[in-house]
Amino acid sequence: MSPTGPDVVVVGGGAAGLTAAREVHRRGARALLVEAHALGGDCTFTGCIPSKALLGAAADGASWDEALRRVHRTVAAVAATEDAAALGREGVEVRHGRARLTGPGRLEVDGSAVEAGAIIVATGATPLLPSIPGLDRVDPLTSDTVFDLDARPRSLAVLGGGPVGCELAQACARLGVAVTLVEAEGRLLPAEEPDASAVVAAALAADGVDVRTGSTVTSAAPGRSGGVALELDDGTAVGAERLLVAVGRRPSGAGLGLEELGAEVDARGAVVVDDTMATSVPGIWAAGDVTGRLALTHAAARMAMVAAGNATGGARTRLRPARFDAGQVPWATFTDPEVGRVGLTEAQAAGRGAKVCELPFTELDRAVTAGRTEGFVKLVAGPRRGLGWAGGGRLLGATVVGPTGGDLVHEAALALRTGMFTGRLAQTVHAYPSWSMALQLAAAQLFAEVGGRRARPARS
Ligand SMILES: Cc1cc2nc3c(=O)[nH]c(=O)nc-3n(C[C@H](O)[C@H](O)[C@H](O)COP(=O)(O)OP(=O)(O)OC[C@H]3O[C@@H](n4cnc5c(N)ncnc54)[C@H](O)[C@@H]3O)c2cc1C
Ligand SMILES: NC(=O)c1ccc[n+]([C@@H]2O[C@H](COP(=O)([O-])OP(=O)(O)OC[C@H]3O[C@@H](n4cnc5c(N)ncnc54)[C@H](O)[C@@H]3O)[C@@H](O)[C@H]2O)c1
Repeated sequence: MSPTGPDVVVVGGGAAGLTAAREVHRRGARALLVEAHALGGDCTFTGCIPSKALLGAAADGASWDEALRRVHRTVAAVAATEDAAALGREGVEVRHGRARLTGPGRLEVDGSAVEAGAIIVATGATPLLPSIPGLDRVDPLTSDTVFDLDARPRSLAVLGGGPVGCELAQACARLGVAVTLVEAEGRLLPAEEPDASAVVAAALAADGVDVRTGSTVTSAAPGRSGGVALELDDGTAVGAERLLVAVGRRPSGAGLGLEELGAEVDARGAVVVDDTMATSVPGIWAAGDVTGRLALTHAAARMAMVAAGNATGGARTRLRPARFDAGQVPWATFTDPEVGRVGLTEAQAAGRGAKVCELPFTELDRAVTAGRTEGFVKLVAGPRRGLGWAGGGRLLGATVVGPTGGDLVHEAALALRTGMFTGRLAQTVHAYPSWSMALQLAAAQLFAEVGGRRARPARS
């Protein structure tokens, strides 16, 4: 550790950096957090917070202006809990400026030298802009700029049907914007179960979104009467007042001085780390979106806890350093209905002798009473080493699609995290008529026929 300077300098004050700095302090070491802009990063200013505030306002039937006011009010409220004054009260020193690594344990912040025992890089990611001819002539929006729109666009073309594209397409459609969503893959949310994609596509269509899957934009140009004119590779055209690009994010690991010090930065700009969040250079760690691993706030925070623990000595003093396990991290896409996911999909588990239990919400009394029967639960289970299918084997993955799918998935996340027998989900009495009873009714299919359903082999 450094005799005079901070023990750990954390570069970047988003979800990962804030968590890392707080954890370093909690462990009794001195933390300096360096941030080039405002503390809070993507989640607070351009990601989770504004997008969920916009979705909430749209679901409540707000006007565009009311919705944007709610977005800005919510962002300000969250940002106030994590600004430099708040961090100072917690014991974390904050320096405003852009950091660059100059040597092991050495950095420059806006030109002034800083020394530290260890460095945690948490510089996040930025929206990816694909190389489409003419894109630079149509002033495309990204998640960095869409929440700054003053007036409601009449129409919006959204490129990319991942979580950002789907959430913002639905919110904007509900706020009265005519939305066309273009996704290159054959279905929306291509990382999710195909059935989940189908439910979300139907929900977006019901909200008036023109969903075009299996196609992409080949050229963009200013429209003859204003706006944007897009040509698609299927020969069709899309005209809209504005274009929102949501095709993924690029990790911000290049240009920080890491490569010069011998740390590996891959072609995407991701800082390469092992599961202890160590880079290839001793004393330099990384966490969050900059690692190119799960680009989620709670994953960033978990990576930061691991990095901070190991950077403050955990890696040396403990027999086993802390490790980040992406396989146990759940996530949710907050469309209506929501998609909650943890672990493997059916296709990923096929070939491992896995079994699948499904419960469509047409067979769940709570969904029937709520008139929301479009969702489902799918559990993927596998045999346990030595014990086979005793106790229903162990849970490998789960998908929950429904109004509260992003919350329901956590019962499955707990089962997966603790290596629980899947049968415990079936044995646990669930309140009637709750949404979470769907997990119990699905797990019970591993033991008996439930409403004509039984666990079946996983298919690829
Ligand atoms: C529209 C949208 C919605 C999202 N919704 C969700 C959601 O619902 N749930 C969820 O879990 N995730 C969501 N995410 C993802 C989530 O926002 C990110 O995974 C998370 O914010 C990443 O945190 P981070 O700390 O790694 O990076 P960031 O938040 O990007 O923080 C990096 C920080 O580093 C600073 N920085 C960069 N370079 C330097 C430098 N050289 N010196 C000093 N500072 C520097 C930047 O200014 C920035 O503040 C969403 C993302 C988007 C775009
Ligand atoms: N609710 C959440 O947790 C949440 C919400 C939003 C974002 N995020 C995080 O932010 C990250 C970025 O989200 P995202 O949706 O921008 O990226 P993504 O990579 O998840 O999805 C991008 C989509 O765009 C499509 N695409 C790529 N190039 C295209 C092209 N040229 N034309 C048409 N489609 C194209 C891809 O097939 C993919 O479906 C995600 O990885 C996610 O982890 C999370």
